Amino acid sequence: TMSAMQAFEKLEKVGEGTYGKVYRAREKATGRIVALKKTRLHEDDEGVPPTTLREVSILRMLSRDPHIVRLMDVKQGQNKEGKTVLYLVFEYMDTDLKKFIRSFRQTGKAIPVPTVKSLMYQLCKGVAFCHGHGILHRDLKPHNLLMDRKTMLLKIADLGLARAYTLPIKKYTHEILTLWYRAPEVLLGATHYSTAVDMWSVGCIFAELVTKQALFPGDSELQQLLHIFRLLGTPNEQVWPGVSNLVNWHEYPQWSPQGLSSAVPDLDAHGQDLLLQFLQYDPSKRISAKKAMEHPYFDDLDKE
Ligand SMILES: NS(=O)(=O)c1cc(-c2nc3ccccc3s2)cs1
Repeated sequence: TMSAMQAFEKLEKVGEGTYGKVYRAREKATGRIVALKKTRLHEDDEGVPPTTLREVSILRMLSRDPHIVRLMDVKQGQNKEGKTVLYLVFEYMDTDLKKFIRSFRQTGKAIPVPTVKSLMYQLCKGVAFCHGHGILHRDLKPHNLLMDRKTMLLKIADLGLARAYTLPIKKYTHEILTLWYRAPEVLLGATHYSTAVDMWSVGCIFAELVTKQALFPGDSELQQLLHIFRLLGTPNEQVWPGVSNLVNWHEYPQWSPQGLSSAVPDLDAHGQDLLLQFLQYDPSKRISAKKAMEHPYFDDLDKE
């Protein structure tokens, strides 16, 4: 097949390559602007492993949802060293939520309440769709929530790649994997985590949309846990049965819950309640994406 790169004109790397190799590109045949994600395959000798094909087809199916970035095409090609590469051709979105929040932080303006509400509803809808198909994202954060600035449409990107690729793909070499949105059960070493890990991240993103600051900006796994414990109180067997059996559990300083209004002051009562449900320690008590969409916080959402 014609090498994928001849069909596309690479314009520039997007997001300073923190998404892996993603380029804004123009498809020569149609003039269409796309996001081209280049992924090297490890098992070069026998071509594309069937597991990857199966899981890329999951990705293709999931991206039919309006809140998942659309996968338009998958092309196999060769890179300069003759290695087999997979090109995933996605629809192009002009920004991401990390840049969107930064732009408001720089102007000192709050993100309007209806905008926060609309973005959160779209996020819950996209996450509910993935979870409904048994796919976890595992790494939800503002950086991989893409947006169309004009339409205020939000779409989830870099979806469950751990599922789409047999091996956890080597993240972009120098990328510092942010821990800020990581659920406590993952930080404490739980192995069989659930859809609840994504709902924790959704809660952290919700708080960040309201305050324009990261809720738990830890710079190590221990610091990440201590940030969480200082606000929500040190977890114990009463609030989270089983927590003290988790492999990374140690004796921690005993903090009591500070109440969310101390960290997220400008959020109304419904919002505070929903946020608290996203940030339940016990994964089995954490609200699901589907239930979140039915929360009274969204009653006055302009569902246009
Ligand atoms: N960060 S940014 O420059 O605003 C920007 C990022 C993107 C991306 N589009 C996609 C599509 C699919 C997977 C990852 C990405 S990252 C398009 S614009």
